[in-house]
Amino acid sequence: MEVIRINTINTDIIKAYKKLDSCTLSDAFDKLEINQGGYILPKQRVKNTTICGQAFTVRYLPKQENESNFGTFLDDIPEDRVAVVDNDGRVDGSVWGDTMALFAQKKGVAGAVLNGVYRDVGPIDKLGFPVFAKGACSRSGKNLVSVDATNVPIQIDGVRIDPDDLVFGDESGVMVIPYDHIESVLNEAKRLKTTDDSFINNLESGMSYQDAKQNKNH
Ligand SMILES: O=C([O-])CC(=O)C(=O)O
Ligand SMILES: [Mg+2]
Repeated sequence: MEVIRINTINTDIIKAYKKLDSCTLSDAFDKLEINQGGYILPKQRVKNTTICGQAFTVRYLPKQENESNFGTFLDDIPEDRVAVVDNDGRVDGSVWGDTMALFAQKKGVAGAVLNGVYRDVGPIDKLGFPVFAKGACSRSGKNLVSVDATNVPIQIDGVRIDPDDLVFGDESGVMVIPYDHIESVLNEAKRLKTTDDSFINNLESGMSYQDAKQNKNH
């Protein structure tokens, strides 16, 4: 049986993550050789929006007769959490739309990451609510799927996501940082960002790529 941990991440740590980017976080994973968590495939759908917050996980399954709990998990998500919704990668029906985005935004939810697709693309662009998804689809999933569980470990693109993991998304991709690695990834990513910044400064000052690379001491 799964033991569900809900550990809260300190807000200073989340603030420090917000100064980073998904590529640097991915480099930290490479450097630390972390096998848990990592990169998942949903992509930024609303320009100039990023996500950084703890996961609130949702698992959909094909709908059973008489079940009708589509989207009702929204009443339970605490503010600042990221709705991480596993619909098994289905692209034939949406699991997020404008009314969900409106409600989540009013509640202070940090964004949605979908192993599936969403709809109401124009209205959600207007809201500016961060949605990361595998694509868009006009047909609603409301008659196709129902919620099987919330706040349980889920799997997206081979990556396990526990409810207290940190989810970070920007225009390059989405990273899942396991709770147990939150501090080590942050420290390594900060270090890598400093060396990358000086690499860039050296390139801007005219150094050859090879010399700048050697200087960066990765
Ligand atoms: O049916 C859906 O996928 C969700 C939807 O349209 C909405 O939230 O407005
Ligand atoms: Mg709608």
